[in-house]
Amino acid sequence: QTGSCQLNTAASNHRPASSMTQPIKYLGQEEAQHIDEELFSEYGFSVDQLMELAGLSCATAVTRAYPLTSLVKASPSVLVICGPGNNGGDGLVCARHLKLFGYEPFIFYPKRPNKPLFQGLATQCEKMEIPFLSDMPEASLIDEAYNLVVDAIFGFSFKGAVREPFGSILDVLKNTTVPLASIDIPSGWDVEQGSADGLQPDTLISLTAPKKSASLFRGRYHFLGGRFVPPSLERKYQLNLPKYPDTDCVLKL
Ligand SMILES: NC(=O)C1=CN([C@@H]2O[C@H](COP(=O)(O)OP(=O)(O)OC[C@H]3O[C@@H](n4cnc5c(N)ncnc54)[C@H](O)[C@@H]3O)[C@@H](O)[C@H]2O)[C@H](O)CC1
Ligand SMILES: [K+]
Repeated sequence: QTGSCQLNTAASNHRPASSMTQPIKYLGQEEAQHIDEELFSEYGFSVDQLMELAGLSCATAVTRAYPLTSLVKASPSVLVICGPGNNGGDGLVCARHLKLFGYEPFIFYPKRPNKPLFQGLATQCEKMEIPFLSDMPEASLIDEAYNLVVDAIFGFSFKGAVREPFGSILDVLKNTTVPLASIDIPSGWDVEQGSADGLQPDTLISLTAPKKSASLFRGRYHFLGGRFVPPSLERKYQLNLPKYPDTDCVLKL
């Protein structure tokens, strides 16, 4: 008995890493929100800290999927559409880093929250000479003027039927043909169930861990970003995150 016990222990210790690797977890809406809250309450992070890392991951993912040298328009233009919550904040940070990376971002930010965090992020973009559009361009104009669109409208707190002005904005995006890169969740998708007639992004950048609806993503590039999860939190929620290479802030799934 003792012998077989020792044998088992030895065998499990020497099991190759691949057979021990569990698949990455796809989070439900509540679980994603719990992890987010825990990062701020228990772990002492501030929103702007994590938003900066999230937005940097998104801009980096854009450089991987759409390198400057691959862009077809005369200028490296990118339209970034920002929503009313933290997903929109990620979009503002992403736009600022895209500018630093040599792209020419333009921002459409129709509902700005009256909070210092978002006001600061918007000011930073203005000071970086990133133009803010006053209206949503038509689909044909977007296809003509921009190499791609970054969708930072809704993230994991989206619920129910889309309210205006975002319904009309999503309708325009459904009629564009330039690549769409969605931050965390394709906007308008149910966080867990997706949306059969919703946006079909070319790129999805899942932050912290993919959400359940990401299993329905059919685009070309799925990245994981937001390399800030403390190992104990990863273990608690059994996230089974893959290892990011070297010092990279994004990982292609
Ligand atoms: N831990 C992380 O991974 C981090 C992720 N970040 C990003 O934050 C978003 C989640 O942000 P949150 O503010 O909770 O919500 P949203 O941005 O998804 O949207 C809330 C916003 O939208 C409005 N809204 C909700 N439903 C509707 C609807 N049906 N129609 C119209 N408007 C709607 C709501 O009223 C709010 O105003 C996450 O996805 C990541 O992108 C953090 O940046 C860093 C930590
Ligand atoms: K989004």
